[in-house]
Amino acid sequence: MASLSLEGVVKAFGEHPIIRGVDLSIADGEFVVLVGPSGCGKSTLLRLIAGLEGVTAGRIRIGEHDVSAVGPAKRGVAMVFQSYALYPHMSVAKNLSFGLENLRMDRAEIDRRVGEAARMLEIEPLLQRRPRELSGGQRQRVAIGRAIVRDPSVFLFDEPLSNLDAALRVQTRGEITRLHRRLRTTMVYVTHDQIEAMTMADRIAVMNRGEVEQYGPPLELFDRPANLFVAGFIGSPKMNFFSGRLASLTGRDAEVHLPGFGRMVLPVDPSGLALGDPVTLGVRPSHFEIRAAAAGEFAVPFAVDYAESVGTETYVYGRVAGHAADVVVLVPGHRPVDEGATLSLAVPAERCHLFHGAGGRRISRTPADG
Ligand SMILES: Nc1ncnc2c1ncn2[C@@H]1O[C@H](COP(=O)(O)OP(=O)(O)OP(=O)(O)O)[C@@H](O)[C@H]1O
Repeated sequence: MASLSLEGVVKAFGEHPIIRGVDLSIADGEFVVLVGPSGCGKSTLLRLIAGLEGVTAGRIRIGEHDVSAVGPAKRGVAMVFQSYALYPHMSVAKNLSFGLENLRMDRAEIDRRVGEAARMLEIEPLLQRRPRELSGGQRQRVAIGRAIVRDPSVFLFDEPLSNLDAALRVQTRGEITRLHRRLRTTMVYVTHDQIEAMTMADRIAVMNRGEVEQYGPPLELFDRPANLFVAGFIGSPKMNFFSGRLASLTGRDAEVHLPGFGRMVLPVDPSGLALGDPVTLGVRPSHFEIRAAAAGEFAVPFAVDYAESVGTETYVYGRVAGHAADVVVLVPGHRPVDEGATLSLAVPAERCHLFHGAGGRRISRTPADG
């Protein structure tokens, strides 16, 4: 068990910086999820932590030790890959024990570790099989088992569930969470999957173009995204955005003009704001309601294109005049709507996120901002 810290980590391949100055501090026993669009550098960051790539600049510490120049075998980390990376010609038992035998570990200790990992992952009946005789889910357990037997101080997971079907993904997700509760080992987990990130993480790091845009607990990212990028990335379906202008500023209250919306005054952090600045309003699909506005709410006319019901909830797609992008509203239950009708959308002030239109930083203030 150990904490993990990245300080000013840079990685360039040739002339191209892929990781551009990442600082991350991960507490001992914490489960941190890295998310971000394809190509933003998640796997590269994981490989730097594992020691499979060397840093171009900066420092990586595990516990008290600077491991930036330490080889992968000596870092005390174990990595689980999407592709499982099992040895096809070896039995499951041998796949589990092979790494330890290479370390010349005592046989009794190897058997003890393999037995314990097999019990924990419920793969004891599979120990004599070859990988090709296993299902995808079973292979992934063996890959996780191979990491466990090494008793690492940090576990690294690179999209471990992406080759599994939906039901097995949910099951294995729960198993990894239970494993973390049981072992309390520091874990860093890369995924594309919003639900994995939101449900498994103690903290999520949202990456974009080799940098960390925001690092915090899942609900903090959801409720108070630091900028437009995080607001658009976290949450599914995506947050709706509307462009407008800052019309007036009275103390810490901003009046914004957005086509279609009536008079809108929102609490903001006024530092660095100027009248006429472009602003972007963000509203999550589930925070709009299809009805007239009540006191303390804002309303906007919404021209419905079509609706899709998935039984438990209905996605209603349409447009707000004066805004180019489609708007999506998520309502609970099965709710028939008239396609082609114009309805009223209501949103309470505290569900409105305001961002600067240039640069995208969050400017709205919530009670939690003080
Ligand atoms: N060995 C390498 N040499 C040159 N470029 C590389 C190398 N490894 C990765 N890259 C580049 O670094 C960038 C980040 O890749 P990386 O695999 O870390 O992204 P990612 O966020 O994990 O993406 P994905 O979600 O698609 O797996 C990509 O543009 C990739 O082409």
